[in-house]
Amino acid sequence: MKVAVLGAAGGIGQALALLLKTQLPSGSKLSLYDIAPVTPGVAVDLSHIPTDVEVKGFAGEDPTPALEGADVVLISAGVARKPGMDRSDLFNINAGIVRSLIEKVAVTCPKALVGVITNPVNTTVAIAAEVLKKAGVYDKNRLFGVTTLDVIRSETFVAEAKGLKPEDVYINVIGGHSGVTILPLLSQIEGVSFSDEEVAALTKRIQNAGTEVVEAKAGGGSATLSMGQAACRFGLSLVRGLQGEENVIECAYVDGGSEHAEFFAQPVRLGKNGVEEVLPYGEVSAFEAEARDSMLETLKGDIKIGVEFVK
Ligand SMILES: NC(=O)C1=CN([C@@H]2O[C@H](COP(=O)(O)OP(=O)(O)OC[C@H]3O[C@@H](n4cnc5c(N)ncnc54)[C@H](O)[C@@H]3O)[C@@H](O)[C@H]2O)C=CC1
Ligand SMILES: O=C([O-])CC(=O)C(=O)O
Repeated sequence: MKVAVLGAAGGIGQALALLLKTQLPSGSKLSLYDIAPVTPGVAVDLSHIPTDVEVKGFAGEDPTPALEGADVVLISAGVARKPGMDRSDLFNINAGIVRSLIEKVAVTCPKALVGVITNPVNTTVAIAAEVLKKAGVYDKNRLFGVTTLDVIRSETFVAEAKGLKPEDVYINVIGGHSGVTILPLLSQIEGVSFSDEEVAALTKRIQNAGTEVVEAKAGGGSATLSMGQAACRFGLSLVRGLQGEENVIECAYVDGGSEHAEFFAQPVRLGKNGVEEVLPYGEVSAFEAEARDSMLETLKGDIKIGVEFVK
């Protein structure tokens, strides 16, 4: 199993690479790429950790050597927010970065499962899909926007609010990955109940959690360590699916035939071909139905920007 991380010298990339070095199955290969010249050094550093995961690092303009033979590609290359910015403000720089990296994926490892972390995810995933379509290699089951950070934040905040163990909280987060498009389905969590005020406050906190970190880091970037953990969880789930494990389920932003939008985050069952089955997200409360319906214009607008960027 070969996993490539693009943007591997960055805040997310390095955290993710460390977690993958220690958690990928024995015999895996970890391939790190970033334009930053330090990247081969990051790989040497990680290579001193005693696990049976071979790490190689590549810098420079061409990601091809890192992508050769990759089964999974996780992309966190790009710029991060500073206070006062919205995720959509990252579009100008990150759209072109994602387009050029995906062009290389299309040629070098078109069958790889690709997880896009780079913001604005609602748009960069649409860009990736259009690039893959243009290259004639698009498979909707192999492309994912990584929204796992919204899931782990929801698990954490709900556990804190209700005195539960985080590992006992399972929650679907649907929609997209910015502001109102992030919708945690709090009504579905078993064994707990929330007042209307609690639902409103928790939903808002989860939707604004990225901004909470951006403001706390005060110009020093956005979430990197929690995102490294989230991307590791998602990447390992992709690997487990590829290895034939059954019942690997994660929420992700996919082209899953949703009635709501071309791309929509919802639970999917992962397997040897990526998405094996798009799962229904289940019953929602009146509050959630209203929040879902009112996010759709924003979400569809974000997707359209990505499609038009490539066309
Ligand atoms: N999906 C999600 O839930 C989240 C997404 N993000 C996004 O992830 C991205 C990365 O964030 P950080 O790691 O904090 O940023 P960072 O600035 O620490 O790292 C980004 C890395 O990308 C590299 N890079 C830039 N252009 C590249 C290219 N063409 N090819 C390869 N590497 C390139 C840079 O050299 C840098 O090392 C941002 O767009 C951020 O908004 C951040 C948190 C959560
Ligand atoms: O908020 C940001 O810019 C980074 C991000 O996507 C998150 O932390 O959820």
